[in-house]
This record gives sequence, C-alpha cells and structure tokens, in this order.
Amino acid sequence: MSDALLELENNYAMVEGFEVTHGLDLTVNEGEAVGLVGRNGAGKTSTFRAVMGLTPLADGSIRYSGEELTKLRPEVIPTRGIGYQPEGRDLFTGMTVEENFRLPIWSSGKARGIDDEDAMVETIFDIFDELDHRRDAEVQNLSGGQAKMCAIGRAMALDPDLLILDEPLEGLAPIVVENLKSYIHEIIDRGISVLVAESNASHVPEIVDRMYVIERGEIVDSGDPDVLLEDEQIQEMMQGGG
Ligand SMILES: Nc1ncnc2c1ncn2[C@@H]1O[C@H](COP(=O)(O)OP(=O)(O)OP(=O)(O)O)[C@@H](O)[C@H]1O
Repeated sequence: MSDALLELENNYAMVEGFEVTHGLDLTVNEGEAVGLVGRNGAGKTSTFRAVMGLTPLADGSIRYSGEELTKLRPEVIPTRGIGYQPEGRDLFTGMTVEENFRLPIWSSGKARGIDDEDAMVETIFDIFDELDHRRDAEVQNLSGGQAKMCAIGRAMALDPDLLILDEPLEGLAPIVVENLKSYIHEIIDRGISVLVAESNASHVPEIVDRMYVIERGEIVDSGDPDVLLEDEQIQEMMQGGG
C-alpha cells in the first residue's frame, strides 16, 4: 500500500475555457516535501488551484487521504487539512497580522476540530517568531518578506497536514530567502507535508526530497532535485523564463 497523502491523476485543468494541464499526475506522500518546478506559465498555479477547488478539471481526479476533492466545495477543502499560500501578496488587507491568522479559524475552525483558537494562533507565532512584534500591524504595512511569512502563517491556521506553497520565495532579497527557507524547514520538521512551486529551481534542492518538472502543462520529469538540476535539457528548459 502506498502512503500517498495527495494524489493527482490524469488532471486536465481548465482556465478561461482553455485546457492548461494535460493529463498531469503528481503524488505527495505523508511527511514528504515535494517541489513543482517550471517556468512562468507552465501550469503550477493552475495545478494548485485545482487542488483547492478553485479551478475546474475537464477530466481527472484529485484524492486527499483517499477522498475525492473534486466533489467538494472549495470552502470545505481547507477543513480536510490542506493549507494554501497563493502566489503574490494575497492577504486580507485592512486587517492585522493576527486577524489574518484568526479569520480562517473563525470561519472554519470548528469544521476542522480546532477547539482552542488562541493556542492555534500562538503556534503560528511560535514558528514565525519574527512576526510576533508585528501582530497588530495591518498587513499592507509589512515588508515583502513579512508578507510572505504572514501568507504562509495564514495557510497554517487550520492546522494542516499538507501545506501548498506557491512561489514562497519569489521577489525576495537573498537574505530574506534564507530566512524563509529556515521557516519552511521548521514546518517540515514539525511533520507537515509540503508541496512547493518555484520558477527559480536553484532554491528547490535545499527544501524538498523529490521534485517534478512541469512544462506546458505536462510533467516532463521527476526525481531527486540535485540529479534533475544537473540535467542539461532541464537546465535549458528552465532558462528563458521564471
Ligand atoms: N486568467 C487567465 N486567463 C487566461 N489564461 C490564463 C489565466 N491564468 C493563467 N492562464 C494561462 O494558464 C497557463 C498556466 O498558468 P499558471 O498560472 O498555472 O502557470 P504557472 O506555472 O503558475 O506560472 P506563474 O508562476 O506565472 O503563475 C498559462 O498558459 C497562462 O497563460
């Protein structure tokens, strides 16, 4: 028996009436950190949005702990244990850092079986200790690195078993990238599985155990990130975008 947590099989994701992934298969096993690497426009975001029920599939299945997700409404999916950090600076503006963490718990904490809202919020601030003194800051006033931390922290609010991160390191200064990587390592060390998209493949071997390469909506290779990134064809493919 496999210990698969998330299983995408034969996915054809549709965006604005166009098929943007073509028979995509991808698996994340329990406790695993997996990368999805490809140029901008390759289909990483569409794949993640399909998992979260935000982009429809023309065909295929997405199972999480054996349950078919494509039959669920999008608001139910995080309550099954999947946290999602969308690409970019997508936070609840006009609200503080702490309110961004509390909002998912207010709306869906009960459905996820979270009894102690305060304890959950403090667990997030324990990981992202740098945000502790900014807890009352409105999120639009955060630096780029702090905003990414807040977005990942918010994705942790429903105590996920799997965290999906869409380009968490994008647009950050090198020192901030190192900082973010150490936070992601801490999350992995806590036993949370991670699926992370990156268009800059160089960061990925330090974070993940296994990686998929996506090109024009298809998985073209998968395996050990260090080995894949040595491959000249993959190096060529990654250049000229991302
Ligand atoms: N709103 C949209 N309308 C039309 N086409 C779209 C839309 N969003 C994405 N696409 C197309 O879908 C394909 C996959 O895009 P997707 O955003 O999933 O790729 P990506 O690998 O995540 O890249 P990026 O990092 O740039 O978001 C691309 O060809 C893109 O042009």
